[in-house]
Amino acid sequence: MSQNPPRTHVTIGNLCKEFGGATLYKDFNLEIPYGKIISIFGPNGCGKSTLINMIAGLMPYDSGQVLFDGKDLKDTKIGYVFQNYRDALFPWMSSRDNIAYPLRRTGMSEAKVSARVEELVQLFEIRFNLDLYPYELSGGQQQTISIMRALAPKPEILFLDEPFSALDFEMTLFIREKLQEANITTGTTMMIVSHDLEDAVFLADEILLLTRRPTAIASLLYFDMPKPRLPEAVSHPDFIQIKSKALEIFQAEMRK
Ligand SMILES: Nc1ncnc2c1ncn2[C@@H]1O[C@H](COP(=O)(O)OP(=O)(O)OP(=O)(O)O)[C@@H](O)[C@H]1O
Repeated sequence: MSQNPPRTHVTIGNLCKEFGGATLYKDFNLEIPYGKIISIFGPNGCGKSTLINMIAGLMPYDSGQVLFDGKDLKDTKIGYVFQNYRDALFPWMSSRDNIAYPLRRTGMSEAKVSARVEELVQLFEIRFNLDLYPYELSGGQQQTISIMRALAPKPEILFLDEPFSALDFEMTLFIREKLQEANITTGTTMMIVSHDLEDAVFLADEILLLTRRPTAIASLLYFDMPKPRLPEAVSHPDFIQIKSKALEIFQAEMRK
């Protein structure tokens, strides 16, 4: 029996962006399916961050269109996790208040705010004290708080810009696992920029490989290894094969 094709969540049409007269994107088109994790990988400075920033509305584009299930960004609930969690968290608020912040902004009752924070505490298996301020936590714990804050309002799509880049290996494994669980349990679509091919492949249902500027799609690889993937998945032949394929495409692009 043939499976239905996945429903499209984000439709990016003819996106154009220049910086100071130099073209970064020209008529860039992409469809992102519902509930999947898309990893974005490509040469330095090819515009990975710019792409998610334009989709997330943090940076204007010159022309084109981005629609979320046919809706504009203003009618879409999104979450964003910044690379630099130190600057992203509010230093004057406890970790708990950081997570609760986007909920309180909507006027949600304190009882509901507490219940939602507790749900996230369970999902992320938090064992440290959330009454501590961000600066009292380790880098990995701070990044965990920033991901919990982004997920608190139940966004339909979550953007993450190099979420692992400042983390040690142990924390990278932890955050990978938690993002994977959050994706499985909530069905939140995720777009993750990564400069580490293993991180990019581990979580991905699709790996978007970009060219050098002007930036286009070098390849879109589908990776259907069953989830949840355990840390050992990186040694599985299917994993090694897709990683090698991505590397091959990346290297061919670098030689151009
Ligand atoms: N606000 C800006 N003004 C001018 N140029 C910019 C601006 N933001 C990004 N650029 C340029 O656009 C290009 C793409 O930048 P971007 O940060 O999106 O790339 P990236 O692929 O995420 O980079 P990296 O791999 O280094 O993280 C770079 O050449 C960068 O210098």
